[in-house]
Amino acid sequence: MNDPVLIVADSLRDRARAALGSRNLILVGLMGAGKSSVGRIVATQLGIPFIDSDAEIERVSRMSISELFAAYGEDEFRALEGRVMKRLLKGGPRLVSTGGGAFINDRTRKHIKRGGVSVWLKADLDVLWERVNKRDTRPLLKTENPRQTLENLMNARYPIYEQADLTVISRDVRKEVMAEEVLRAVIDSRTESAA
Ligand SMILES: Nc1ncnc2c1ncn2[C@@H]1O[C@H](COP(=O)(O)OP(=O)(O)OP(=O)(O)O)[C@@H](O)[C@H]1O
Ligand SMILES: O=C(O)C1=C[C@@H](O)[C@@H](O)[C@H](O)C1
Ligand SMILES: [Mg+2]
Repeated sequence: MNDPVLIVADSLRDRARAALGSRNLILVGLMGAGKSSVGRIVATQLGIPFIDSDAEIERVSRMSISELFAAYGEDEFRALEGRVMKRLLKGGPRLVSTGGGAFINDRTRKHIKRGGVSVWLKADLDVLWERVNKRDTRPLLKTENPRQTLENLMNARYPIYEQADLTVISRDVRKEVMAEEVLRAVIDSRTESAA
């Protein structure tokens, strides 16, 4: 109870929650950046609902992301992703962790920009590769040289992720530390815009 670390964490949470108000908090970034795992922690800390857009797409379609890509192709997947995102961002506050390509699609990006505060979890190639190479659930990385594909995606997408409202560097520290940095970024953005 009297642990100073916990007292600081409480005040951080309260300040971030106040700074967010009724807006949604939306995490964007490449596969493996930590949107889903860090997002879940941030939502718990803020006491707001957590939604992962990939999981929501799988729930409504009753298909896995890989199955959707295989059956309908990427364009149809993006159209569905856009519709799901629009619906998720009506009302708030919610923490929405997006799929890696959501913010890249013009229409979906508009929904996100209108729908709340966007945070780019920015990671370097080694960090991302270390995390994504353990599972083969990501259809875009089913190529001959997935590490190169990931690098190509970084080059193409980083200028677009840059349009997010806030950027937090995702690196090899505990997920709780990353979550704390997201909270601090939300607080700082409010302080800056009020100044
Ligand atoms: N800070 C961290 N330290 C260690 N491992 C992490 C960290 N953040 C995420 N991970 C791990 O990296 C993997 C990918 O993380 P996560 O699924 O959260 O990424 P994502 O951004 O949601 O990716 P996608 O776009 O594919 O959904 C998971 O196994 C997760 O446990
Ligand atoms: O980066 C991407 O384009 C993707 C990332 C995943 O979250 C899924 O949304 C899907 O595999 C596409
Ligand atoms: Mg995810």
